[in-house]
Amino acid sequence: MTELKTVKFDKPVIKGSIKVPGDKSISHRAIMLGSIAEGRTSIKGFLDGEDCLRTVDIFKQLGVTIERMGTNVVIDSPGLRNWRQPAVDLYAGNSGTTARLMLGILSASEIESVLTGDDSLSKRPMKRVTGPLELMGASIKGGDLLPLTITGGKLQSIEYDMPVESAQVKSAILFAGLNAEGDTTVTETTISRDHTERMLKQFGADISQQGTSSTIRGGSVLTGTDVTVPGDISSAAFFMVAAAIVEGGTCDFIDVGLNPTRTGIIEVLRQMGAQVELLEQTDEVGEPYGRIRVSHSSIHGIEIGGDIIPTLIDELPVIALLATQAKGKTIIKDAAELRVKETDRIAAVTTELTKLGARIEATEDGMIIEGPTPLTGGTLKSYGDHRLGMMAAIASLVSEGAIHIEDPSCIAISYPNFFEHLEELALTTYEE
Ligand SMILES: O=C(O)C1=C[C@@H](OP(=O)(O)O)[C@@H](O)[C@H](O)C1
Ligand SMILES: C=C(OP(=O)(O)O)C(=O)O
Repeated sequence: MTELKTVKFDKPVIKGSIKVPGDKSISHRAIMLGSIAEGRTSIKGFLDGEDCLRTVDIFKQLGVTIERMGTNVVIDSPGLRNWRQPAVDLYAGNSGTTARLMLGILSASEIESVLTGDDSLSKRPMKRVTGPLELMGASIKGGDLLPLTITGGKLQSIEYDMPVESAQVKSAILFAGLNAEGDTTVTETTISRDHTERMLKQFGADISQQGTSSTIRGGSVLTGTDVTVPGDISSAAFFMVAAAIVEGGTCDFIDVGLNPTRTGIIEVLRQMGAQVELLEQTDEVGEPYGRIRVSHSSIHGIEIGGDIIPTLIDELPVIALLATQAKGKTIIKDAAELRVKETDRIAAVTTELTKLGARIEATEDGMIIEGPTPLTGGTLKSYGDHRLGMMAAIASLVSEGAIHIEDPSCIAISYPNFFEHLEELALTTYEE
């Protein structure tokens, strides 16, 4: 039977402050680089969500020692050249980041392995990564979809112009380039999240950036270091939207990541008329982070497209919900990538919000939303997609009736304590 969670609030007020869990993208990369490097890496603020745990399990299979005490992680690695042959297939679960970045790492290792994933991940395109890796000389068998068999070996550098906007593709090539012969350059049309570049520098790699190009010199041996992971702005986005749409809402986000390649949600909230204040900022750990406050105010529709899309790609489901409460039309475009995420997020968001009475239409590369519309209650599917599950829960803050979320456990993929934070912030009776 499908698990169902009922969420209903009686006149909710969003008030308070939260520290969201660690950034998913940065947590994956910290485990990966700590395992590629020789020696000890200590991570603070690690996200113990399902996706990042899949990355941890894979490196344990490769003989890396990883001790986890909640959000503190200590890695002791013999370095990429001394990994051991895994006894089982390497399972990436639901995590696109794990699968795609591992393809780049394993291609340049001395390991032969089979990479697998769950049903959702086994439908997501891998050619975007295996294509450029094959140009570098990688041996990957199995076609466009998982499972794939990777025989690690010597790679040559390339200069690669990216045909898709994807930090996962860029990162896979940079990881392969780290262990290839010569200088590898990846060029994007719009800059996508740059956590890989920042962290490679922290671990001592020879990497430089010019415009939208990143160049890495092959052959550096990395040494372990300390990494602090800031809060995940993609997780905070759900409560940022909650604070913006609930009458009287105001919420502080403590130690949340503010890397400019990820802050599109702040720009969108401001453009729509919500109040977003930056209260503190620092970037002493290689990644900017700080404290921000989001408060309710009347909001209006806008057009969201072009260069801003990669900086808020995972926030678009909850931005669509935000737009249902904004006056006028919101157009989301240039976001066809949403169709190849954990589920087709354009189809799923449109179907689910329509069930609540939203006026929302799917386009090939986005959505058009007319607001404001009152939302009714209803039963919403998560499609096993954490972002859809959390969007449904946030909708309950403004819906007239209860929201029943089908298969809510997927939320633990990126935000294990999401419902505790929701309950804490809504300051009201919370029904299980
Ligand atoms: O590199 C990363 O950590 C990620 C990149 C994005 O995917 P794409 O590279 O497919 O755009 C994003 O949607 C994903 O949640 C995490
Ligand atoms: C798309 C996402 O992740 P991934 O690609 O790593 O599965 C996400 O977290 O929204």
